Amino acid sequence: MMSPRTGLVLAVNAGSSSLKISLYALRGGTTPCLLLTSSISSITAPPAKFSFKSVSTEPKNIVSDILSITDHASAFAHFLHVLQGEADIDKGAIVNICHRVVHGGDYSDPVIIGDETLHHIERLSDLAPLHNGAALTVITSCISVLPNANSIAFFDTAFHRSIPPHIASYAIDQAVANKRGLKKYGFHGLSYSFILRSVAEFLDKSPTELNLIVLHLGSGASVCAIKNGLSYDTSMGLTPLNGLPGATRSGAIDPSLIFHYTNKAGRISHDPELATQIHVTQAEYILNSKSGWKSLTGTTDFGLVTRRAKKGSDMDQLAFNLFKDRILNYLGSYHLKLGGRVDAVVFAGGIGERSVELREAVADKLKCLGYSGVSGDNGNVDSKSDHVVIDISEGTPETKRTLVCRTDEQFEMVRQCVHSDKFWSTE
Ligand SMILES: Nc1ncnc2c1ncn2[C@@H]1O[C@H](COP(=O)(O)OP(=O)(O)O)[C@@H](O)[C@H]1O
Ligand SMILES: CC(=O)OP(=O)(O)O
Ligand SMILES: [Mg+2]
Repeated sequence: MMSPRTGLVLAVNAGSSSLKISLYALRGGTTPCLLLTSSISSITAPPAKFSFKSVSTEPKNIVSDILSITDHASAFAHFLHVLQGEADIDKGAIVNICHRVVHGGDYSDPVIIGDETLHHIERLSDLAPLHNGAALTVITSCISVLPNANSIAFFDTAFHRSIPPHIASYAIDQAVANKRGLKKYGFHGLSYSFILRSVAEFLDKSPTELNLIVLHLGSGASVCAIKNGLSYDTSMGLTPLNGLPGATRSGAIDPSLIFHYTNKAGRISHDPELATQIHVTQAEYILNSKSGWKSLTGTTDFGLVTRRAKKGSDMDQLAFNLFKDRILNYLGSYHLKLGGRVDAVVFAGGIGERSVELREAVADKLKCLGYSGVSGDNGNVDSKSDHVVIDISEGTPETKRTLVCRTDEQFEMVRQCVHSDKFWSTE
């Protein structure tokens, strides 16, 4: 018999430049009830923007710029401070804390964090320099401030364990590759998992019947080809640097480029743009933190890039068109890999969910593959804030639909937590 699910569950998502937090209550059943959400964005481009929204009996909505937030640890401390002052929440009732950990190596399931997992996540920090170190600072703070709650790691990489070896392997010496774990791991897996389930519900199909191409476009951006409900290929690789460009990341480049960009590529240094103290090579620093549309346009805000591009700014047009071009590379190749049998192309993430212009530009190019282009609903996504999935296809195509999904990595962790007996006491 399933043990009862009672108590509060906190979900913490340390993104490269943001911290997103949700608090849920479980009252014996398996349906989590949302109590509040909080987000801190622009952590690496101060002032950080803090928002706190409680949806319980006394709704509260706080939005402010906070200068004292300089990293993920101070962002989390600020959240706890506001939680204490503004919400009638007993922190002692938090039984589980779900942490998004971007790089989990070969872990395939979520795990309660003890010393061994902590060291494992730490060792993998080199392979996700913008992420694992930041998540670790929040995890250690939770272990010390909320010692009675389980801290559980949910890995972005787990969803991609199904990618076949001929796609996950690189064409390099396999003795070295196996010894050092050099292969494609893929990321944004919690988001892809949420999207797969939500789209399956929306289309009234089993996830195992679905072939999707999903674009998760945020500060970090990736694409995933989902075949019969399983990840078949994705654009990020050994690290979240490969594939599409991002806010400060170059995405895929000719690997030799970096040695022509700088003659200090291998020199180890501290990345001053990072919120944590980890050391990386100059090559990693340049390609993770000094590239992307920030390097082209001076801003990490793709909304601003789009507005300025429309007014004719050359560099912003370059950034917009370059991003669209790289997205098309994956859309074309993933259609071939899926044998042309695609139920839907799905847009998600901060840019995918908000950029009317990028969706329209990409959907226009997809018409040659049998897509219908976007309808007027493409401009109405924001007004449908209570919809998780929105169909923006022109007409009502049977397949090859164009959808937008409001992804929620925090909810996905809580859902997985609720469905796993091992995180709930039998007493
Ligand atoms: N109206 C908009 N149009 C296009 N992009 C937007 C808009 N609003 C926000 N964004 C982009 O969304 C990004 C954040 O996406 P999100 O998925 O929340 O990021 P993270 O990768 O930090 O989780 C911002 O960096 C910004 O570029
Ligand atoms: C993996 C990754 O890039 O995550 P995020 O987009 O949250 O930074
Ligand atoms: Mg994110």
